Amino acid sequence: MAQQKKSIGIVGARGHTGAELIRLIAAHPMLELAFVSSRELDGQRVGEHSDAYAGELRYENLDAAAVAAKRADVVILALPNGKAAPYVEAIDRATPDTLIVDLSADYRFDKAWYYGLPELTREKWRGEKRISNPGCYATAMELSIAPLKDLLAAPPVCFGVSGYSGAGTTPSDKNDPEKLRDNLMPYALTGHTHEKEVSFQLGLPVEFMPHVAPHFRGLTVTTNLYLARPLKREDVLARFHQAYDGEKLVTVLDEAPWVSRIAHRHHAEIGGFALSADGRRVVVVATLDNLLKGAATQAMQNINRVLGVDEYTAIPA
Ligand SMILES: NC(=O)C1=CN([C@@H]2O[C@H](COP(=O)(O)OP(=O)(O)OC[C@H]3O[C@@H](n4cnc5c(N)ncnc54)[C@H](OP(=O)(O)O)[C@@H]3O)[C@@H](O)[C@H]2O)C=CC1
Ligand SMILES: CC(=O)N[C@@H](CCC(=O)OP(=O)(O)O)C(=O)O
Repeated sequence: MAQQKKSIGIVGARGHTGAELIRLIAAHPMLELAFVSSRELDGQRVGEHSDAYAGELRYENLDAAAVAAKRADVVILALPNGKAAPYVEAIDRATPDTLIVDLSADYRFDKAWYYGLPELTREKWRGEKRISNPGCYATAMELSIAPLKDLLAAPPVCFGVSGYSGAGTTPSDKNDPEKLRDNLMPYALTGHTHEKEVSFQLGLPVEFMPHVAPHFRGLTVTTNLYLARPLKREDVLARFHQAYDGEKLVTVLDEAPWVSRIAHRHHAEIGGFALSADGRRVVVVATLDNLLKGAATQAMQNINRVLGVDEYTAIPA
């Protein structure tokens, strides 16, 4: 007998990550989209905004109590930072067994929540149904640093460049195509949330300098790693191959990856591996689509895990 589908709702479904989640869920054999919330699109048909969705569902303006009253099996929170708590509290009260995946930074420092970067934390999942999805840059930084973590002589220094979809849909300089034209916009050069997130998750200080560029989607993080002892390039490559060769969504390349090649793709690419002449400094380049492996695809990996189905279900190759 076919298994019954699980109901899933998205809070903050109008946004960039919400749109990607609708697309992934529409193709998922075990998930049925039960509700999508948006204040701005209230009453409009989802099918008018997503070519991937064919049903009759409409966006609704739902507060926390209304979301909890839907009693969905899975709720994804795709809200701006700082907005998740009322939804979590209402679901905790009404249906504590509901799986919540939060895309914001709100629970990434909360040890009661599972931090879902599967390639690095898969073994740490203890059946939690409260999952914080990592930040987009943070995913690229952690994947770049983890294989050499035990050999570091100094804090990793990460130079990040994101497409402007990373800045969401609330208008700002960082998502204004006019201000970004022919431009590279530095911001939060010390103390970015993802600097704190990676430092917290890897247990070592990390330095991060983000920028936004005129392209829409995809990010690059170039990481400088000082090593406690000299390595040869083949030693570095061997560590990355060992870490990720079994992973469908992380590809290790010889060359440094290009962001133009990762847009709309679900995996991350890591390459470059340039060594200084003394073998004590290595530069690693990572790219990923901030809306996919940096957000929606990673959320789907986490949901699949909790559903007990193959982690890559409904994630295109
Ligand atoms: N963009 C990216 O690359 C990534 C984003 N994230 C995180 O995912 C989350 C969503 O990001 P993104 O999709 O880019 O954001 P968007 O700005 O594109 O969308 C935000 C969504 O939240 C809704 N919303 C905004 N303010 C409120 C509010 N006060 N109360 C209720 N709903 C609200 C909006 O809909 P409406 O106004 O119609 O209600 C919209 O659906 C953020 O926390 C972001 O940091 C994580 C990784 C990558
Ligand atoms: C270009 C741009 O502005 N990017 C966002 C990163 C988006 C993201 O993943 O951030 P959260 O940690 O808030 O989920 C930023 O730097 O805040």
